[in-house]
Amino acid sequence: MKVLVTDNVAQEGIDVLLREGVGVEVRNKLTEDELCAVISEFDGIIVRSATRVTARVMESAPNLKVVGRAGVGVDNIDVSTATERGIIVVNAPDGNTMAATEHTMALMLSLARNLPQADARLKSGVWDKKAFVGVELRNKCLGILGLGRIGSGVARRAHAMEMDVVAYDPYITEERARDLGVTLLPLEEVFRKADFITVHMPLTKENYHLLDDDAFAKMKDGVRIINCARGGIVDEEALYRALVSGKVAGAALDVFEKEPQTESPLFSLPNFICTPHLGASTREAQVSVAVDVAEEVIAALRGELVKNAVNIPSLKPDILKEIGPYLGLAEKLGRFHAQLLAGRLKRIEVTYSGELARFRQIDPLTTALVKGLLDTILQERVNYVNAPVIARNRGIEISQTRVDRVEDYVGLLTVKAASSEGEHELAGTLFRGNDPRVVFIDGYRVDAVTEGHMLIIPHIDRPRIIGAVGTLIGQHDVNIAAMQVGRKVIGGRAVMVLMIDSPVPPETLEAIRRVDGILDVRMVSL
Ligand SMILES: NC(=O)c1ccc[n+]([C@@H]2O[C@H](COP(=O)([O-])OP(=O)(O)OC[C@H]3O[C@@H](n4cnc5c(N)ncnc54)[C@H](O)[C@@H]3O)[C@@H](O)[C@H]2O)c1
Ligand SMILES: O=C(O)CC[C@@H](O)C(=O)O
Repeated sequence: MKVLVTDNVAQEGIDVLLREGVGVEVRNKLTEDELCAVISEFDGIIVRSATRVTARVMESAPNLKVVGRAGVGVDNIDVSTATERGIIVVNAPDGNTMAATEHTMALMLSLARNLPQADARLKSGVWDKKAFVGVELRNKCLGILGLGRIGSGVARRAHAMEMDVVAYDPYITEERARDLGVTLLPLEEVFRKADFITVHMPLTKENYHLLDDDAFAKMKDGVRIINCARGGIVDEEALYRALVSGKVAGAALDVFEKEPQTESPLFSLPNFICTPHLGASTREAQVSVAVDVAEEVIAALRGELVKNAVNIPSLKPDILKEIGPYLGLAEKLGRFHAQLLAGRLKRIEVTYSGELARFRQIDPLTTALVKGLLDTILQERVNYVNAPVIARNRGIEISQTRVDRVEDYVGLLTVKAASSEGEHELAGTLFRGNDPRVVFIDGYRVDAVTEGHMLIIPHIDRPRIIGAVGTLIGQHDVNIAAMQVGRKVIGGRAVMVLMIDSPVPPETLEAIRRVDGILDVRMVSL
């Protein structure tokens, strides 16, 4: 596995990759053309905000499986193309929250007290106190647009400065806002009330130029604006006009619509201050995002479920804790089915029983199962991102049912898969210590570990069958590690499960199939 790392990602993240045996190449400041020329060698890429991972880059990357963003915003990555191509996009959403929160406070205090301007004037040899009379934060109203991780952190700190905090965020609950001591208001009311307005939402099509001429007109005279989220949310031309007219008393931008930005009319204004996208630039944040994203990239490359995938349903830690132990079992049941079934797959019915029925989220388990199944039978790359899409495109129907009651097991995952040639049903559970087992094959009770090779042999329950199978396998020097027979009635249909230490050659499988009373034989490798 080889990962390309760009944009000065901290060494600690690179060390994580190297420790796990991943090949790493560091190439900073690549143009799109340069990136397209080299990307085909890599299985993964890790970027910050400077490198754009476009559709063109992905089209040049037949081996690319994961794009890692050492930070929050993924607006420099074409996420929809990544999804179509089965490329997982992961980010590191928590590592730089504190850095961006503190940077916002620094900008707000700098705006209130004219720190950068006073610093520059004094260094130019002028002791000027009159020009830099500021305002206090205490008793002022702070309007937060976007009350997520950073917005919440800013709210807590603003309370410590004795500010009154209101917010606009249509996607969070009143309870959450109340817990933070913040009053949720419609956008226009925030505009009307706030003395300081700080932006903390992602850039989307809907909020592009949210702060434009109209918005500034609705704000208090003398309002101060901070944007440490994304360029493009504030219309920079409208901001210029509002700063010149004095409607906006001051503004601080860490982010710009075009970056890097080195020439802007705003730079000539005395009431405008700025930083070059420094929100995440603390030592602590850079180590944290680099390590987090490296771990996520490794998980994605190994085909394991990642916590912070942007283009698959991301799992909150408490959900992951709940369903995590069953994810491996689900994927193994999918693989098992793929090797039992013959013909064109038509339908997958999944039943979640016992404790599984009470899990808050079961979709990721179904996705794991479908991934395991399709990955075994298809040439194309199947992962957690594209498994549901591939299944849908192939017309495979998938259904999920929850059943509260189950006998004998704490939780039972039952999967029926139907193809043009017939159907099979497998059920699995976790024994004590999260030990995954297959416990039913086509309704016959068995107890099979989900590792290694096994032969599944439906047969008629009568003498000399087990012996004949044992002899044929022994003749080919394959050792039988364990054997079980599941049957419902004496003399009826039964199923033999043989755990074997190595695969059985096709001719032996054929010989077993010819034994009188044997109905079929399938080799399953998990
Ligand atoms: N300047 C930097 O270096 C830097 C560092 C980290 C994060 N960021 C950026 O800061 C922003 C916030 O990051 P976060 O970690 O707090 O994200 P988050 O996802 O935790 O919070 C974003 C909040 O915005 C809200 N929101 C979304 N669309 C909205 C809309 N149209 N109107 C109002 N609210 C809306 C969401 O409900 C959510 O609560 C992101 O754009 C991120 O990229 C910048
Ligand atoms: O990597 C950076 O320096 C900025 C990251 C920041 O904008 C983010 O969205 O996480």
